[in-house]
Amino acid sequence: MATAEGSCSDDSSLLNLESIRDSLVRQEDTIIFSLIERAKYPINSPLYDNKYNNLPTNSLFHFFLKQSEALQAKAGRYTSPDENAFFPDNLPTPLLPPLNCTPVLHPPGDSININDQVLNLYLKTLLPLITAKGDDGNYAVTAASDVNCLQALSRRIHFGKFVAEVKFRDAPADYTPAICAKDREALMKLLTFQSVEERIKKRVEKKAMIFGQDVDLNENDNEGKYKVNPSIVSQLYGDWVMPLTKFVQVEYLLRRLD
Ligand SMILES: C=C(O[C@@H]1C=C(C(=O)O)C=C[C@H]1O)C(=O)O
Repeated sequence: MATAEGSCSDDSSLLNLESIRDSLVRQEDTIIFSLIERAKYPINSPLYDNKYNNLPTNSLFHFFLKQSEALQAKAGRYTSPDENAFFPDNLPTPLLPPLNCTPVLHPPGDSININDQVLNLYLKTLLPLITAKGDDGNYAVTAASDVNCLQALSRRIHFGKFVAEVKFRDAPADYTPAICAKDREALMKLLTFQSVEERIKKRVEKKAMIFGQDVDLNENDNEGKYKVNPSIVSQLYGDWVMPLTKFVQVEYLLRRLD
């Protein structure tokens, strides 16, 4: 199976809700640090404009993301079941043979990819919330930090496939009738744990406070100054990251008996 760190393990005891949740907690750190890095630069809108007509894609950012994925595909990134490309069509083949992972995911659900939604959310909603207005011309480093944010968010959201697989294996009798009836609402109810979600929102807010403050040797000097607004991080999780993860879970479960 794919473990939290993206490597392979044949130890199926690692596939349980506790270890999956541990991985989601660890991924919070990656997401928050990547947002903090992106927030160093202003929004840099020309990076996302389609005004450079000498580019093969519709913006410098699309070009950067597509080329980054092509390079990483060659190095084998997308052979891992917990990685999903933003431009999955026509990716180059990996240079190395794939790792010998025991497949964990049910194949029809494995191919779910909602990165178009992730990209849209990131560019249209999240970026304006975490960046200052302005243009410092640092497009390459800005694009590189965008790619880090997007990959971390995408990985977290598509981890819903593993969450759903574990939940199904733990209670197939509970999930099977709703899957057969294609009852999305019932599936959503079965897989939702409101108290877990509330804790996550509080924890990411706290992490954003701790990770996002300047460390100064004079105590309390920087209280209240954060590199990314902690309540935006909590909102990001509550309004988008967790709903999209649950959307992936429902989509996966609907295919689980195919
Ligand atoms: C991921 C899980 O499923 C649901 C989605 C959550 C999330 O995206 O973090 C949290 C709790 C559940 O409502 C889980 O149960 O841990």
